[in-house]
Amino acid sequence: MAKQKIAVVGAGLIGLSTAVYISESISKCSVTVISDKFTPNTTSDVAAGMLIPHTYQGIPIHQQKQLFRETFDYLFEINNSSEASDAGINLVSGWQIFKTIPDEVLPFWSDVVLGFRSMTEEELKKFPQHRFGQAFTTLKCDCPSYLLWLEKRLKGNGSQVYARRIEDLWELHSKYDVVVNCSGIGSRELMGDLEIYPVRGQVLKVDAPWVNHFIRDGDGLTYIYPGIHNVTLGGTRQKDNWNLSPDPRSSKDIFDRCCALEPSLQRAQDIKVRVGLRPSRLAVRLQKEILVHDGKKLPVVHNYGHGSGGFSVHRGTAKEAARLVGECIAALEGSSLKAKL
Ligand SMILES: Cc1cc2nc3c(=O)[nH]c(=O)nc-3n(C[C@H](O)[C@H](O)[C@H](O)COP(=O)(O)OP(=O)(O)OC[C@H]3O[C@@H](n4cnc5c(N)ncnc54)[C@H](O)[C@@H]3O)c2cc1C
Ligand SMILES: O=C(O)CCC(=O)C(=O)O
Repeated sequence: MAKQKIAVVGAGLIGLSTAVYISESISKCSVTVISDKFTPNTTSDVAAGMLIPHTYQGIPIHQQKQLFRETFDYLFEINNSSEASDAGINLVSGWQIFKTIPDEVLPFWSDVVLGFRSMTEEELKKFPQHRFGQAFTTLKCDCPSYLLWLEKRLKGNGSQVYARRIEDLWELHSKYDVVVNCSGIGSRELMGDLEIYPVRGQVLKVDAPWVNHFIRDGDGLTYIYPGIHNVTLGGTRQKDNWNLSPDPRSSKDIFDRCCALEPSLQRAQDIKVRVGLRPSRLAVRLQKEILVHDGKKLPVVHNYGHGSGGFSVHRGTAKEAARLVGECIAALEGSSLKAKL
């Protein structure tokens, strides 16, 4: 039987990781990634790349935990291999601190990250404004390195990558058998999906190599995330704000908030401002849809709407999207067999 042709729309974290999963797990297909933007110009490049899950209100917790665990285990294996440096993956330890004791002292992901425990009184002395804290070790991606690594893996296994903007998924009908939609916030226009909205995030990427412990305020607004090449200082969470231009007042506010937690950051150098729009939704859209035009059909698998947590769950959602693609292929093969009989 001829190979089924799969088009993946989007070359951010979700598109590339889904394309990699499909190309490595489904032998009877060829994979092409089509996107209008590539690294270093995607939202995924702006992210801190920390594996700290955000809760999706529309997904049962046990499923979220499974998506996180699959992603953590996958990246942990890369971290423990000679690929770690090329892929831009490292382990990072640190603290999540709270001004008041949170409802959830033991978050659902506490037994997936490593060495999760409450902070000691001694550790908390560093943060006189905070009363409670959690210490743990997690993984962090250097986002542009990880995206390049995924792209290299794809090209290495014979997949194609093209630059093109798609106005309507139906454009792909004549050349491809199944389309996988990983267009992030672009799905608002591409699919007319009004359930997805931007949450604007501004961060600073600074040079401060002496900072090697992460600090996250439990309110999710202020964070210091040391990575391989720089330290990410955050942030902002501005719902329905589409503005991609840096705001100097936010930059100053972020810097001041981070210095209040880690005063040595006053000496940080080479401060770069980055802005991204988190593709937010109550739940990631992981779903099959059959588009129909003039009696012709095009199976589509959606994988978008990862909001603040794309890095934390991407491998798990790639696996589920690949499973749905497998179902589409089985249905196509079933119907072509029937037509021959
Ligand atoms: C400041 C900030 C910090 C973050 N930190 C973290 C973190 O520490 N941990 C974490 O887990 N998550 C984090 N995130 C969230 C994470 O970045 C996102 O969940 C993730 O990047 C979403 O990936 P994506 O591939 O869906 O989107 P994108 O990276 O936006 O990729 C979408 C792709 O689709 C393409 N596209 C869109 N429309 C079309 C079209 N019509 N035709 C062709 N191509 C199209 C785009 O060009 C792009 O290539 C952060 C986000 C921000 C903004
Ligand atoms: O929330 C965090 O701590 C990680 C950064 C992030 O996910 C974000 O800013 O969206």
